[in-house]
Amino acid sequence: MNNNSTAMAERNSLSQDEALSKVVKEIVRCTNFAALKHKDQRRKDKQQTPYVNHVIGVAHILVSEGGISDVSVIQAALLHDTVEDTDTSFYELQAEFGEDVANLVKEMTDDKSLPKAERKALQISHAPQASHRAKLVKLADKLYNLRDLRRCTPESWTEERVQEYFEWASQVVAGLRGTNQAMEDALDQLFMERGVEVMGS
Ligand SMILES: Nc1nc2c(ncn2[C@@H]2O[C@H](COP(=O)(O)OP(=O)(O)O)[C@@H](OP(=O)(O)OP(=O)(O)O)[C@H]2O)c(=O)[nH]1
Ligand SMILES: [Mn+2]
Repeated sequence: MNNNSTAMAERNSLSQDEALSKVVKEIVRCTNFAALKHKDQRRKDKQQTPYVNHVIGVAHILVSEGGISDVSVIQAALLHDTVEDTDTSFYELQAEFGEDVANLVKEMTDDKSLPKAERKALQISHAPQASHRAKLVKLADKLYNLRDLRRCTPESWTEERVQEYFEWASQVVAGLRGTNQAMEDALDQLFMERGVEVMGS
């Protein structure tokens, strides 16, 4: 390598380091934002697990099982329940994390003012229209929640309600297929274990 190309390689590797450290900072800032927003919220299990474990777990499924490294998708996973379940607005997400991330979270957000049955039906009918990147987060969200149901039954849920959730999730997942083989295979395994019909494959 001559002097010129050495200098260029040094410049490139420096800027790669800088780019990487920017990503690390963004992910940590985003995790901290989610932790603060969900700080008073607990899961419905007996141990009252902090709710933020769920959103970090969804992001972890995306990177470790889904093989996803799209930073906005990971941020959307970390933030996916902030608007639905806390006082966070889309404007706030847009200002903090940009339009791309805010739009992905929008695709993940149920309208809590609608009756529950309607909300659940809309998840099934809207799933096929979601963007590819929102489908990734939706698959990871369902995978986390179904594994959590296998781990333990939320307080106040009957076995019948758990079974109904699996059956409804199978219908939502039918509309998300063709997105990520590893996550879809893991979901199908859970449906089969439960004796729930694997739909749309
Ligand atoms: N399995 C499980 N789920 C829990 C627990 N604690 C809270 N949840 C949340 O409950 C939601 C599923 O419960 P439902 O009764 O069907 O829905 P609802 O809370 O929106 O009315 C999920 O919301 P979501 O993430 O917005 O997903 P979605 O299922 O509504 O798409 C899930 O994250 C728990 O201990 N176990
Ligand atoms: Mn969720």
